[in-house]
Amino acid sequence: MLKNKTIAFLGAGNMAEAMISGTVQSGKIPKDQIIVSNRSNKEKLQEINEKYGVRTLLKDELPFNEIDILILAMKPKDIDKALDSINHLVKSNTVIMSVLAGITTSHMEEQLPGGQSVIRVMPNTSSMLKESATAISAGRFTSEEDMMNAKELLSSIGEVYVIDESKMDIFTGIAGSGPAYFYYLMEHIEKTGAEAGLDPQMARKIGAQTIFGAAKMMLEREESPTQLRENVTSPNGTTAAGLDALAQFGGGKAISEAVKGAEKRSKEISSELQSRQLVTN
Ligand SMILES: NC(=O)C1=CN([C@@H]2O[C@H](COP(=O)(O)OP(=O)(O)OC[C@H]3O[C@@H](n4cnc5c(N)ncnc54)[C@H](O)[C@@H]3O)[C@@H](O)[C@H]2O)C=CC1
Ligand SMILES: O=C(O)[C@@H]1CCC=N1
Repeated sequence: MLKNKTIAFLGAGNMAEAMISGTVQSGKIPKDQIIVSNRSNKEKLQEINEKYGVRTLLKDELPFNEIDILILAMKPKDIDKALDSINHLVKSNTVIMSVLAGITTSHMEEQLPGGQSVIRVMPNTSSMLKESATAISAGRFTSEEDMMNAKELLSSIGEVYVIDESKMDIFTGIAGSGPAYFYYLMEHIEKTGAEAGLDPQMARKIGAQTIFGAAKMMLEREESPTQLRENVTSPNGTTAAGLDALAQFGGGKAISEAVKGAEKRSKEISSELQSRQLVTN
């Protein structure tokens, strides 16, 4: 279904690049049907063109008549300016997919010509290696076919979950921001290992393999995380000592609060945008 579609990215930053990398590796869409654009940074576009072989253009050069799916990938604070600059140019049957945290489909629909199909998407940067956990929510004017195409496109960068938009903020707190929590954990594991005399590169690999193995167990085994944790924990053993320290320093609470903090910020972004107070960078 996607074979003849032209996909364009508006915004060529970290998230767009991760999605482009995964999509190109999947081979689902010919490279010359992927267009990447930004406002003025030609060097960045050239770098993307050389790395991935996709078409690159400045935003003002985009061939809007050819675009079937337009992926918005700028920062949330830039959404209104971006929509204002394209709302008279997009074809009525172009599907708008937005990866912006906290920006609702209704906010975008209000600024686009009546009836435009808008899909809210929350990927993460593991798209780069086709390992994203991505959620999609349909807007008011999105058809079944639009959702099928979105699912097919995004399955090229990982797993896709169709969720109600009311769950997008918590999904963002878990999966959109989530890689950062694990990188933070890894920074500490690597540092602690190195301080104890391990080669930092080796500490990095050991930490990564341990997280990877635990993630694979969670995906492939039936046991609950509690059971899996208990299987590691011998009475009065090393794990019990480690878990005691985690509890003593508020590890579990810190993790819950991280997810809730990101969820809350996603909600705030929506309301700040409505009241024109959004000033993130
Ligand atoms: N970085 C991440 O892990 C994730 C990011 N997101 C969302 O992706 C979006 C982009 O984030 P990053 O890539 O990290 O930011 P970034 O700052 O790396 O990239 C933003 C890009 O948008 C461009 N841009 C700004 N206004 C524009 C306009 N009017 N037209 C065309 N291009 C424009 C900028 O030049 C830049 O290339 C954000 O809205 C964020 O919420 C979503 C999931 C994960
Ligand atoms: O930090 C952010 O706002 C973006 C959205 C999810 C991950 N990065």
